[in-house]
Amino acid sequence: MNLREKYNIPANAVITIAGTVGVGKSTMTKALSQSLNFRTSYEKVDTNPYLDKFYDDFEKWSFHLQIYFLAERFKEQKRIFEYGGGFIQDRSIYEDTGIFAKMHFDKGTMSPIDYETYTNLFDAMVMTPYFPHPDLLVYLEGPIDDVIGRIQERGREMEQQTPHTYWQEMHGRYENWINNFNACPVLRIDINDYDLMKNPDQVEDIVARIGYMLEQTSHLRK
Ligand SMILES: Nc1ncnc2c1ncn2[C@@H]1O[C@H](COP(=O)(O)OP(=O)(O)O)[C@@H](O)[C@H]1O
Ligand SMILES: Nc1ncnc2c1ncn2[C@H]1C[C@H](O)[C@@H](COP(=O)(O)O)O1
Repeated sequence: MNLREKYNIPANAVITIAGTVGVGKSTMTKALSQSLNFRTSYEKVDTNPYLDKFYDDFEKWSFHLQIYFLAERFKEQKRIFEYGGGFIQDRSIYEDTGIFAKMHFDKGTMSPIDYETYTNLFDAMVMTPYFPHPDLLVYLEGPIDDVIGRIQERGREMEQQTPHTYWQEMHGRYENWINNFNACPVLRIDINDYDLMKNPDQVEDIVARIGYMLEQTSHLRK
């Protein structure tokens, strides 16, 4: 019996992994997709035409980047729907607006007009009854120093050159955001409770928690 069956996880479940930059979403996405035999939906980083430019000049490129991410995530959403679920998604669409766009607007690196255009588009596309929400959002959290350590270790140059205050601000916003998040059920995971790099077998414990959470919230999907 595979882990998905053992823990009663529906074959068509859609699980999204959320958390700040560098916290370990992609690593978790890969581990869970392998254990559950689910497809993956990763965000585009290496082939993103705006990301380097954005880190170089937030003010000039924040709107372009948000539109790009929104379009990409929406295409992914469509792909997930067309396959009928069975996906692990690396980052939720909700973080784009709830964390990134809002933070750049609040900090003055996205203009009020651009922010309004973006949020109008986001709401029209996402905040409708036609948009399928994930069955579960797995939220990864951990101390800011660990997160910054991982960003440095991963070695994306534009992130390494970004001041630590940017990651600290984002970290604080994430805490606030998750405490108020209610678009779908949430499973919170502390990154210091698991080390999937050293102990890949620990993924079973996470799958068990996911199975339990999905069972507890199954009435929401009926
Ligand atoms: N459990 C872990 N222990 C130590 N390092 C980790 C762990 N999970 C991920 N990492 C490392 O942290 C960095 C960021 O992880 P990643 O999965 O790319 O994060 P994200 O997708 O959230 O930005 C990578 O260098 C990755 O190898
Ligand atoms: N919506 C976004 N706005 C700005 N930057 C974003 C957005 N979504 C992702 N990013 C950035 C942050 C990182 O530099 C890369 C990839 O994120 P990661 O958390 O490492 O998967 O894209």
